[in-house]
Amino acid sequence: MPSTTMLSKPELRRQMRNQRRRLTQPQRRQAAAQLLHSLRHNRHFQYSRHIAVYLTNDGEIDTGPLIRDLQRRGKCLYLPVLHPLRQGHLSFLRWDRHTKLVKNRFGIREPVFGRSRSMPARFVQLVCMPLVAFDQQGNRLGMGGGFYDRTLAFMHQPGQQPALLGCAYDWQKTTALAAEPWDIPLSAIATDQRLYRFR
Ligand SMILES: Nc1nc2c(c(=O)[nH]1)N(C=O)[C@@H](CNc1ccc(C(=O)N[C@@H](CCC(=O)O)C(=O)O)cc1)CN2
Ligand SMILES: Nc1ncnc2c1ncn2[C@@H]1O[C@H](COP(=O)(O)OP(=O)(O)OP(=O)(O)O)[C@@H](O)[C@H]1O
Repeated sequence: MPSTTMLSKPELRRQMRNQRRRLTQPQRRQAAAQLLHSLRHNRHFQYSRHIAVYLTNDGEIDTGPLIRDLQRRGKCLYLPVLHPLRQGHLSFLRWDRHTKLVKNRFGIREPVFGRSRSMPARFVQLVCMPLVAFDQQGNRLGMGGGFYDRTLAFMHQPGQQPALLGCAYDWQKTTALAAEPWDIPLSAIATDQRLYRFR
């Protein structure tokens, strides 16, 4: 990994995304198994019943083993859907083996939007979040759409809140990311190497 100190966010994003896409299949498989291992004993992972996950895109760490483990444990799973009316927001839709998935405008598979299967984010207990880079304080750099930040903006106020868990390759850790006022800090980040906890 080239030094990422002092890069602008767009440049850091570009480098990390390129690096992610260059990994081989065996590297991806091993990291995905290790990601699950890092999480197994986490209490949020074990005890949360309503969990939002995401389907891997653009070289992101593979969430397949993690999802299969949650399915075996009988958890209620949700997937992010680009909100059809609230631009830049996500909606979390119930996902089970009967759910039909379609590709969104980024080519990511998502359930068809339907209000009856949508779960308000504050009632999800654990949100597993994709990220492009992170730092030791739990700041997250995403794809740049601001989707998760907008959707989770209610967390700036007190009230019922989900735990936020970033998932990443350990090498996506970078020196301090300047936190933006709209950024929502993560509770923890699981990587192929370890679990980082914040606060
Ligand atoms: N797996 C996964 N699902 C996710 C996200 C994610 O980061 N990963 N999102 C997290 O927010 C949301 C989708 N956000 C995304 C934002 C930008 C791009 C993207 O590829 N942008 C292109 C430009 C594409 C275009 O404008 O047509 C690019 O930057 O190259 C993808 C997803 C919801 N679902
Ligand atoms: N709560 C919010 N309300 C309004 N605009 C927001 C909010 N959060 C983020 N944005 C806007 O979204 C844009 C992208 O934000 P940022 O670069 O932090 O995205 P990101 O976290 O990398 O993306 P993503 O969450 O989609 O993976 C910013 O220009 C910001 O103004």
